[in-house]
Amino acid sequence: MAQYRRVSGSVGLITLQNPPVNALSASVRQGIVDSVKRALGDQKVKSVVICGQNGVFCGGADIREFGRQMSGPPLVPMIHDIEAANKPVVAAIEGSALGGGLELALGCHYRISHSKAKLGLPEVTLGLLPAAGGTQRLPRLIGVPAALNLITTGRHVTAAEALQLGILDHVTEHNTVDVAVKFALSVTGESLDGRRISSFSCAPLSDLDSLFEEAMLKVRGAARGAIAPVACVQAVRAAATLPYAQGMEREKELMATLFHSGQARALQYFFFAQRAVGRWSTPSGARWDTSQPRPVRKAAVIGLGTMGRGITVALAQAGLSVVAVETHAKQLMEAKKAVPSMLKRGAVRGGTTIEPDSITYSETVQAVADVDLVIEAVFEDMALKEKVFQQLSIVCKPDTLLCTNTSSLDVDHLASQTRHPELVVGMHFFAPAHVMKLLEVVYGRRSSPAAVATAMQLGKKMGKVSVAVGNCRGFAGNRMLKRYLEQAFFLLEEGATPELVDRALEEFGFPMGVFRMSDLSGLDVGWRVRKADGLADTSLTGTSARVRQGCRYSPLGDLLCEHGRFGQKTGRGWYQYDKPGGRVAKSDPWLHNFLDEYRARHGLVPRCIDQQEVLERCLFVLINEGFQILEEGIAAGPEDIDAIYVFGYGWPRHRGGPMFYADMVGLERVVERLERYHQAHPNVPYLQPSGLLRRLVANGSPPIHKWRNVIKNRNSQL
Ligand SMILES: CCC/C=C/C(=O)SCCNC(=O)CCNC(=O)[C@H](O)C(C)(C)COP(=O)([O-])OP(=O)([O-])OC[C@H]1O[C@@H](n2cnc3c(N)ncnc32)[C@H](O)[C@@H]1OP(=O)([O-])[O-]
Repeated sequence: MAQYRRVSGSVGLITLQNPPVNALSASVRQGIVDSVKRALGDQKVKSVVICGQNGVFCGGADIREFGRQMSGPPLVPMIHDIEAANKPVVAAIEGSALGGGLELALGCHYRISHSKAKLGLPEVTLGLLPAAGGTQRLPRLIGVPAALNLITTGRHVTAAEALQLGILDHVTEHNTVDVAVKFALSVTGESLDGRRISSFSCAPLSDLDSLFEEAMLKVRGAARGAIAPVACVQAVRAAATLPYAQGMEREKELMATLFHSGQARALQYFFFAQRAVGRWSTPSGARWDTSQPRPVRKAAVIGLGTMGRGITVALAQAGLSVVAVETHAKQLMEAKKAVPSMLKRGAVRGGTTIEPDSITYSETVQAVADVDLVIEAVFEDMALKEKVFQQLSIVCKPDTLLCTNTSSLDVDHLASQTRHPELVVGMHFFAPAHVMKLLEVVYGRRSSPAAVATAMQLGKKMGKVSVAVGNCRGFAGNRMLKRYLEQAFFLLEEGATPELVDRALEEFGFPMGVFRMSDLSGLDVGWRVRKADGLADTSLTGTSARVRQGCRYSPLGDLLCEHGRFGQKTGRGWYQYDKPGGRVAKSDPWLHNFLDEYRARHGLVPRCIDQQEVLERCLFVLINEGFQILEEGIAAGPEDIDAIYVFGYGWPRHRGGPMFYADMVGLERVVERLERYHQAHPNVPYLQPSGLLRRLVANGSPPIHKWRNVIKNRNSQL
């Protein structure tokens, strides 16, 4: 709703009231319409101020109302009536003015903001466009290039930038509503002719066509297959080329194509999923709202390889003082040079300053005696990690939290090496650790609720999306990835090429296909793990070369590594590069010959494989593992898995994440395809649909937000 009162004798003050962000729900819109009518009809009122309660102007349209039957007054005429008013209307912006909230402000004649407010049109991130006149008013106010940037990226700008761009008329450090009321009194009776943005023309530009062509290329490259950014460019083009009324018609048309699209559903689901992962829980009953995190002021990182350096930077950027430990002198020296320059680059990007002396370096573990939390990031080797944990357990204060950055090893086993296993958790970062948003927080059997809560909170402080997951080989993300990679290898054996597989996945929306990605991260990483697990044995011949522990196995990755083909770093992998460290992947005839010979040697007759099979084999098997993970309670809900995949593995956000994608495709179809592939490949047991997936289908395939009930019911019967 909206509260209306008269203040300072002649100012009608309208306060939006819909906690927590004053979203424009039907009742808020009705409240605004009624209040505006009252203010304009009251002769004592000479000007109007619109603000939001609790220090937030407005977070935009109420996303929860999307997809439901719309009720209440629509936004467009509401904003039109405000702009058409014959009394000055001033927006008093505090906190956020986003989406419909900023569009409402653009309908006002003046905009005054607190210096700490954030403004933006983030509709594109929800699969929509600013269809309450935002695409038509913003370019008229700040020019086409700046509006294109804001509308197609959805980025939030500070009040200072908004002032510079011309979105705001004034920025204040004081009480914004008081300042706006005073301002409203000062403009009483002034002409509003030059204040109605819809009457402006866009500033003329010399080469409009190339500007829009470039913008289109940029958005298509940034989010492969996403339709909203394309529609945003088209809508801004309408603003630049058509009169306002026709531009509004175009905005409406474009919005109609987006509003009920699968992409909009996926992105809106993901908006809430991101927030749901913060409300974590573990099977032992620890929860986000009952577990108290411990304060962490000083942290340590053990091991300054690529991951350790990134983690050091992330901790320092979060304002912690950091002890960075590396026992190899050469590696330590390199890290001492690399970390400050990474910090400097980060500071330039983020517009912040970080004191380089917040990091101290040491060659001995003894230096961590007084820290609150340690993150171990040594080489992925259990014996080495065991030793580090034993040492830490002796050196550190008894209440220091001991975390491991292992990407797949057993957190419970590491905890058992310490005197306080309840203070051990996994903090699985993704490379580069100071850039990638995802953090898997892995709780062990004995991890205390406070330990989990502390790691989750620290992740948030570092700007990460922290997802709590249980302890198993590969945790959630890498465990699912393993299935995806294996299927990609099998497809090569059966007749596909890396190019075909990658093309299918990139057209689906991944920034890189599986083989390109594997070349980038290095084929030797997985090889080392497979060797440690006793899997990578290329001396085996005949049928046993392609079977391990009774299941199908592809030695293709191992064979490539034996040829010294580790990917980009060696200039050869699944593709060839112009030099070691080269970035541009080119098709490699050697690889194709190698695949032909390999198939001939194993009597494999290549067949034609289409894109659909690539997607189904690679993605459905990954999804199936996701269901297995949910069933085992390793992840608490589908949102956790989806956040992991979008933030850590490049799953296209406009497809919502793997579990949402399964819901979109239809669970019955996923089961049917998996069964079919399992029949064709009976020696791949994980192609069999998981128990949970089958049960969901047996329960009538409920929508994704109801899956937790099915999981809960099952667990309560155990
Ligand atoms: C014709 C159409 C044209 C217009 C289209 C639009 O405007 S599209 C909209 C364009 N606008 C946007 O895209 C802005 C989206 N919002 C944001 O970016 C941020 O919420 C924020 C910056 C406003 C506040 O950040 P923060 O870290 O302080 O807080 P937080 O993020 O944790 O949220 C707190 C709670 O509020 C909830 N909630 C939030 N917004 C909405 C909403 N619009 N609706 C409903 N709910 C909303 C949120 O789910 C959470 O609920 P929970 O989990 O507690 O049950």
